[in-house]
Amino acid sequence: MSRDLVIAPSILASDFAKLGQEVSDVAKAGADWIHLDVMDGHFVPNISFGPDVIRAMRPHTDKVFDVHLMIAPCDPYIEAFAKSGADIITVHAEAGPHLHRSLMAIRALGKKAGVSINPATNESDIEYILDTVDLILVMTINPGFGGQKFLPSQIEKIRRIKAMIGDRPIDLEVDGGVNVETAPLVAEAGANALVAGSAVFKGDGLEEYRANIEAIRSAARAAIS
Ligand SMILES: O=C(CO)[C@H](O)[C@H](O)COP(=O)(O)O
Repeated sequence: MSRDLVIAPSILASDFAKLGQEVSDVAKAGADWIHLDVMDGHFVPNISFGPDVIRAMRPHTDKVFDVHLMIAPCDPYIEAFAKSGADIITVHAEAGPHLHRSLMAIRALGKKAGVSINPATNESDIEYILDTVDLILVMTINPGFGGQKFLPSQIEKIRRIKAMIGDRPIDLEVDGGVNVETAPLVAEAGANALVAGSAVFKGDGLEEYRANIEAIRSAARAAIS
């Protein structure tokens, strides 16, 4: 089954001094989902924001909030993120300690459950939880910072995960260094949800965001049409 193409701008690359305006602008500019990168300074070497900041962003759009937890442990915080307005909550397979339990906890709270894997992680690590996920997020950079260079080594992994998914209703998302040059590569390999931070938020304001989103979407579409 082929899933709809989704462009999910990462708020990490926005101007944090005007977060509400940035969320609203990028939503009006054509974003399908809003990607929210949560970092703890422990699982990844950077700290971003937590559930209170997501709650503050929530009234600024009704788009899907796609929350990517780069935190360990994650279980103690899942409920807080669910209550903050998340629609999808993604945890890392590497965060542990019990991935299946974390995914079931997300679903029990009525949210879509996602699993993410780092560039060094083999897709076999998620083979046995495929029936408990709604989204798989393949990192095409080492998580922690925006603006890094896309790792082409991950393209083959995306292709293998797409085959593993088969007919299951699972979105296959890619995050890290996605732009007009790399979007066609990941779309052709089977990804349908593309996270882009610096490639969307370059420029200043709604009209430039709209052009950036449209350029990424057209480049991806051209590769799969
Ligand atoms: O998860 C992330 C960092 O860990 C970001 O979502 C990612 O880096 C997006 O930024 P860019 O498109 O600039 O690479």
